[in-house]
Amino acid sequence: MTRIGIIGSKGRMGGALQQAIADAGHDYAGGADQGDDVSALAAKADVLVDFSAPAALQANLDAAIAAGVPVAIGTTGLDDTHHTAIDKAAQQIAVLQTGNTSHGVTLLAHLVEQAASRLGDDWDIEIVEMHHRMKVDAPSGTALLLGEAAAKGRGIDLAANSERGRDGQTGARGQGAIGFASLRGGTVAGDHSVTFAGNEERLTLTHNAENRMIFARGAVKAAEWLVGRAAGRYTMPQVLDL
Ligand SMILES: NC(=O)C1=CN([C@@H]2O[C@H](COP(=O)(O)OP(=O)(O)OC[C@H]3O[C@@H](n4cnc5c(N)ncnc54)[C@H](OP(=O)(O)O)[C@@H]3O)[C@@H](O)[C@H]2O)C=CC1
Ligand SMILES: O=C(O)C1=N[C@H](C(=O)O)C[C@H](O)C1
Repeated sequence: MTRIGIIGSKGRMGGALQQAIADAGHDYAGGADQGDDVSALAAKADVLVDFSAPAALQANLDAAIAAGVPVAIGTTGLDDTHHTAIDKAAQQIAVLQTGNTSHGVTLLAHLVEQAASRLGDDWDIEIVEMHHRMKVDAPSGTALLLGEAAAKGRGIDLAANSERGRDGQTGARGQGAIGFASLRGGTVAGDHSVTFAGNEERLTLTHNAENRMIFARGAVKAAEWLVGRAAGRYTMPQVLDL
């Protein structure tokens, strides 16, 4: 039995996680939200799971390091500064960061990388995501994760080849570019599709999240897996052995 602490416990994912922790027979060590002392939570947990906000990341990593506990980070909207902070923390504790903890998306990323590596850059890659009306960041962390997988398959740098937020006289798309489009509305838990648009044919790989419990169950698996791990930065394919 593992004592799992949740950062962002009062949010949508925080609620789903509490359910998943109970379903898996683990102990809920408690939660930390805006204004709470994460250190106090870290001191009584075997592992922390963070589904809060980018602004909370550094304090969460500091608390996990001070307590010597691993942390699984599901928060999205992270920039390069956040990723540098995660790399630094991973020198002292075990850290897993992912834009999507679900089994299906973890496999999808692998398939996207494979397809991108086999199809030449005359197959244009477009990533479309749709989420509920309350989501605050775009593109989604998952869309970016899938973009990274496609870029890896192509052997290119994502940041240098992304086309985001097209509007107005954009000109033709760049050869080899990876495009992103974000839709927001209703209660959609998370839909992602990656289209490879070739000459007179298209291939689309799609994942539809029907309930955010899929993310919560994946996060609990990640938390279980992290306990007792050496310091380092880990990924969902390692957790799920995919
Ligand atoms: N990796 C994955 O598989 C998934 C990732 N996510 C990501 O997880 C994050 C949370 O999503 P969701 O639960 O829907 O969002 P919510 O807004 O419902 O919940 C976020 C929670 O974090 C709290 N919070 C905000 N700032 C801080 C802070 N500085 N310190 C501690 N707690 C804080 C919020 O409190 P308050 O309301 O008071 O601000 C709220 O309780 C998002 O980034 C989302 O994209 C979501 C689903 C799956
Ligand atoms: O905010 C959400 O809800 C989700 N966020 C993650 C993302 O940004 O990709 C994962 C999932 O799609 C739900």
